[in-house]
Amino acid sequence: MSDSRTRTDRTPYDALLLLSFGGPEGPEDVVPFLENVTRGRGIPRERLVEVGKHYFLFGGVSPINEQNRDLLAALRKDFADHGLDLPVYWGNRNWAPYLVDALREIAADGHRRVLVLATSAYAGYSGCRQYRENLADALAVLAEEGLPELTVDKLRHFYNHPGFVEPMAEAALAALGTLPEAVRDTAHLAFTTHSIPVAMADSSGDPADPARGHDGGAYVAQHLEVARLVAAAVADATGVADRPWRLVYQSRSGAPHIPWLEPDICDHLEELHGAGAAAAVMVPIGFVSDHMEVKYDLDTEAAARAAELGLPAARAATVGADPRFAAAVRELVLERAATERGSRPARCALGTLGPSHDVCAVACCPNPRAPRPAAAEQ
Ligand SMILES: CC1=C(CCC(=O)O)c2cc3nc(cc4[nH]c(cc5[nH]c(cc1n2)c(C)c5CCC(=O)O)c(CCC(=O)O)c4C)C(CCC(=O)O)=C3C
Ligand SMILES: [Fe+2]
Repeated sequence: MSDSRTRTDRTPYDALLLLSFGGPEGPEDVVPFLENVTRGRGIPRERLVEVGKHYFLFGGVSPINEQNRDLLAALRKDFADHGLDLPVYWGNRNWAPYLVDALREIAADGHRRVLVLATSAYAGYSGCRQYRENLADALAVLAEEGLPELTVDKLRHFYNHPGFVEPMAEAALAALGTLPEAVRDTAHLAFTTHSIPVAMADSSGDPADPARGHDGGAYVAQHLEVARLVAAAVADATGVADRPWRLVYQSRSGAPHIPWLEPDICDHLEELHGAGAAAAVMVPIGFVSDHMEVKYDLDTEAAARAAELGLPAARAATVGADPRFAAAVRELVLERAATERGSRPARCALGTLGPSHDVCAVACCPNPRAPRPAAAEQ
């Protein structure tokens, strides 16, 4: 088989589904969206009222859907430019366009074997199994409706893929460049991600995964790996070898007596200021694109805290629809297709943890409440 053919052979897959979280697109969407997200989650009412305010501050519009439309366009363009003939669909877990409608459309278009790109780069219940549970639920709806059966596989976690890490490193450098020149070489890097319950972090990943063995499970290990990779790239580009950095958290919810990952970004900024730090760059490595967590928790709340403290601070852009990320998705699609055909393609990954598994084990990223059916597992 010729080289160019292998580089466009997506057999056995018929379609790619971009699967995301979803977000409201106007004030009237906010409350029903939050109800969708938090059904059965035991999130305190005060927290929901508070989070609703974040959305209303931005006219009830989350940036996430626009970002996904851009990513969809970037994927279609990249596939077309590289001769990869694979239709791309989009569906969300919590808001329109809904996952179940996307699967109905895929089935109606005659596709049967679907690869899924979830817009979540890391292991963990929220970023992995929850997407697969929602896939199982949606597939069950199709089955009830007597629609043709779809087989669904999920792409491996891409946190350590160069197409994800390199745009992040470049964004961190660009953010550093917006700081006053006098503090650029001494600015700290604050890598931020979504806080999750400590118990959920500890059980994240496959029990057989080397990353799971780390303190904090695969979720923390994978974020530390990305933080290290980005910090090293920034050191290379700036010639500042000993720039301090730390992995910190944001967007905590849940009851106060349940331990979640800490420190919070705002507490961290205070600590940096107290310790005499000159400046900080917040790098939202936990978010694939701009979400409300980025717009509110970082650009609004954390930025205000930094201003109060008089600490110069900047926020790095998210990867979003960067063409390198779109190209990485194409590589991941072709890699997985080749694997399914029985070959052993190169599996690109930076750092030391290695490429993530293709198929989740049954014990991977367990549901913290009760086991439920999940798609795309062994
Ligand atoms: C790890 C993680 C990611 C990253 C992986 C991924 O991307 O999936 C993520 C993404 C997102 N989370 C989002 C929104 C929300 N998450 C909530 C609640 C929670 N998130 C959690 C974790 C995560 N969340 C957890 C452990 C909870 C507690 C309840 C539960 O166990 O589920 C709540 C309830 C209110 C609150 O408490 O904040 C909301 C509104 C949006 C959309 C934003 C927008 O509209 O732009 C996105 C992309
Ligand atoms: Fe969340």
